[in-house]
Amino acid sequence: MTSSPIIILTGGGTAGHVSLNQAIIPPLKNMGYDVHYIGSRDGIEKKLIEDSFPGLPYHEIRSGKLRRYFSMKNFTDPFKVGAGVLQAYRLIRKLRPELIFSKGGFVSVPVILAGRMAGIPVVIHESDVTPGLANKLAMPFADHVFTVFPETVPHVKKAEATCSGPVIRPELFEGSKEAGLRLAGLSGKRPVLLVMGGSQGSAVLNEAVRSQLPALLRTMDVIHLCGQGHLDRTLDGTEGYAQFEYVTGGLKDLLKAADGVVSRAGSNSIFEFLALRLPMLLIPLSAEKSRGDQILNARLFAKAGFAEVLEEERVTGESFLEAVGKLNSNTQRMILSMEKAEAPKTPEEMAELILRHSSSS
Ligand SMILES: CC(=O)N[C@H]1[C@@H](OP(=O)(O)OP(=O)(O)OC[C@H]2O[C@@H](n3ccc(=O)[nH]c3=O)[C@H](O)[C@@H]2O)O[C@H](CO)[C@@H](O)[C@@H]1O
Repeated sequence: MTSSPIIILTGGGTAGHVSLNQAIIPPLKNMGYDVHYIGSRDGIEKKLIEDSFPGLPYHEIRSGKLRRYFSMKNFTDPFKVGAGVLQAYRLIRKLRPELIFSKGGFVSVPVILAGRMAGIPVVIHESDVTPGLANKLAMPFADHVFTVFPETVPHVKKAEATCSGPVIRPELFEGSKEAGLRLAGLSGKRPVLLVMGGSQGSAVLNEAVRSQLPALLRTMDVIHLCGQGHLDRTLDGTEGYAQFEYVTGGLKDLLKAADGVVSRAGSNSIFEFLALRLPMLLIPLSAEKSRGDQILNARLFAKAGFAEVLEEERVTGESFLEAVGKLNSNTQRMILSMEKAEAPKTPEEMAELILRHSSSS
């Protein structure tokens, strides 16, 4: 009996480092591949993969965070990375996959190093304009890097790179406005603003929305995705306002019910809004709290006419309301610009692109 060829997927830490993996699992399986996932024990990737693909082999490895700043953990985490490399190496030698595909995040670093040591082709996908630290460290060990933005290709050193563009989870195109309004308990008689702070929520967005809620609710309804542990129970029962920590299955319906979004500028979210033609006000994570990747993502979207941008440092109650007003008045112009954008690749097309690098091709 011949067994199916194996592909290993890895990536985690935030939802954005898992979403493309989720999208390509069904086409890979349809093409006859056995898909295995290597992730961490407590990362968001474990829940996302196990919930959406019950029974898919999920292998836990140890992983340490690699930081650009001082922390006592900087002394212990390299050992965890080392242990993760050994675990991943043993697994890879046992499974003999045709390819390892990484969506980034710290858990992917030991997998890529081990893959390289075992002589397995490695392909990486980078979502942001400038590569994240984990991908940056891993890129020299990759056979190929796919990017979402064409501007990223020159940032890729010591590996071949091409721009594939984004891939959107297909179910996001199947939303129902009625189901979204029902889920949020809204009437649908007023425009709906969706506020989304990335996969972990955003304190800045939460504060801005909640402090300006009475003003916002004068003209619109608000759906607020505030992140795990950030519900404000004192707002329960507020007419026209619905809050959720993190939504999985119902997200497509909430997106369909929305007329505009206020969001962080994580790459996956903004390309989802673009594909769904949702006008957006982006409040990117500041350069103080990150490497500034979201600022570059947001600037490119503003330049293309898809988004209004409000820098985090400039957020006050007044500037926030003013920016939401601008979003409302520029909705039609943004939709026109978005209609000219190139259609994203389907998961099937992306899976085929990735497989060109497998050991059997
Ligand atoms: C704080 C941080 O490090 N952010 C980074 C992280 O973003 P992060 O993963 O937070 O954000 P992204 O926008 O890339 O992805 C969020 C994903 O979560 C989904 N979602 C969100 C809320 C919800 O309730 N339900 C749900 O399913 C969205 O549809 C989207 O697919 O990775 C991105 C991609 O590398 C980077 O651009 C971001 O800078």
